[in-house]
Amino acid sequence: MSSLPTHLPLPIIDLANISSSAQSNSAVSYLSSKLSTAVSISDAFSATGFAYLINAPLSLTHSEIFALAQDLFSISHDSKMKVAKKTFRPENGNTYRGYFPAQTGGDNLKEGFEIGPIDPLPQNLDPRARFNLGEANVWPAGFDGREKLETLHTELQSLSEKLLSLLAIALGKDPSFFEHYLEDSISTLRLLHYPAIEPPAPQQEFCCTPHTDSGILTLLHQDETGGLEVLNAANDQWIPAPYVPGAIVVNIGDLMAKVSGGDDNNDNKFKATRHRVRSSPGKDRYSVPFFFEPGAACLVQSVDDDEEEQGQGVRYGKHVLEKMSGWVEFRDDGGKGAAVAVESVEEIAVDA
Ligand SMILES: O=C(O)CCC(=O)C(=O)O
Ligand SMILES: [Fe+2]
Repeated sequence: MSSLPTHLPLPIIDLANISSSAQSNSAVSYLSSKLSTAVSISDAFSATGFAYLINAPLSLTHSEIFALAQDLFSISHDSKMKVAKKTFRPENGNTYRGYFPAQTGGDNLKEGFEIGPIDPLPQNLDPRARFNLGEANVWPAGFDGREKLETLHTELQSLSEKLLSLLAIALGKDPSFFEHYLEDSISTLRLLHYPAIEPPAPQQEFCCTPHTDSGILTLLHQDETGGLEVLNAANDQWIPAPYVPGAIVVNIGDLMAKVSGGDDNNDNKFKATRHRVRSSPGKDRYSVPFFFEPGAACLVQSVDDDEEEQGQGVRYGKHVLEKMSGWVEFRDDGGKGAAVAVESVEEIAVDA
């Protein structure tokens, strides 16, 4: 990491000491690095809910990742629409993975493309359900970055596994506490393109509306355009979170905040923080968030729940389908399809 800016608004977490090569150091020094990294993560998620990760073990550089995003979105509109989600092209079979076109109106002007795990998951949803969370990826003709994106998905999934084990330690649990989240995990790698708005079109102040992420853990690559802003809940001020060369932005979602437990005032230990993206006039912007997601049938419970108690917590698939009704990439049917699918997750969860 050559040129880290000296003043950064978010904490920096250095993963060098817990990388695979660091494991060859003495067991004691490796464990103590792991503990101190868990403490840093705990501090970051208890305060701002956001941090920068440096020295993450990824084989693709930032510029390779953004070159892939540029290649993908520069494909013709017709080719991209051939792999659009069914919501946007009813004759298509893909319901959950694939392309979504930019929607006009509102401050969410972005097109996106999403992939899940390389191997499709067992068909674990009711075939009557409108959305299949386990479906296979689709690829647009003319895009030759498939292998690299699959590698990126795999490596970000491994990184998430490491971070989950640190989060477990930070929450006073065994490092393997979140291992069941990995079974049939449906994590999503999303490529985003915020097209430049050229004058005389009216410039929108934001190209991504304020929101919290809904799930567990997000690992975000943003390009040099920057524009990401994070709400400091302590003083209600928006903090710019600029591009940092080589760093990944990490944050947790609503579900992880609930999982982290809390005090009697329902104040969760870890914070799911609101964030937004400010538009950069005349500039295209690319970002690549990775959302770590457990399996659809995974029962997600608060660390405060008594392990013996049944019926607490939520099935991840139910949670995500309920949230989908508010997401721009499924919005043209007002989220009705998601509501139908929720019932079927309840059914498969019982069988799981
Ligand atoms: O584009 C970005 O930098 C942020 C995207 C984001 O927050 C999201 O997709 O949840
Ligand atoms: Fe987000």
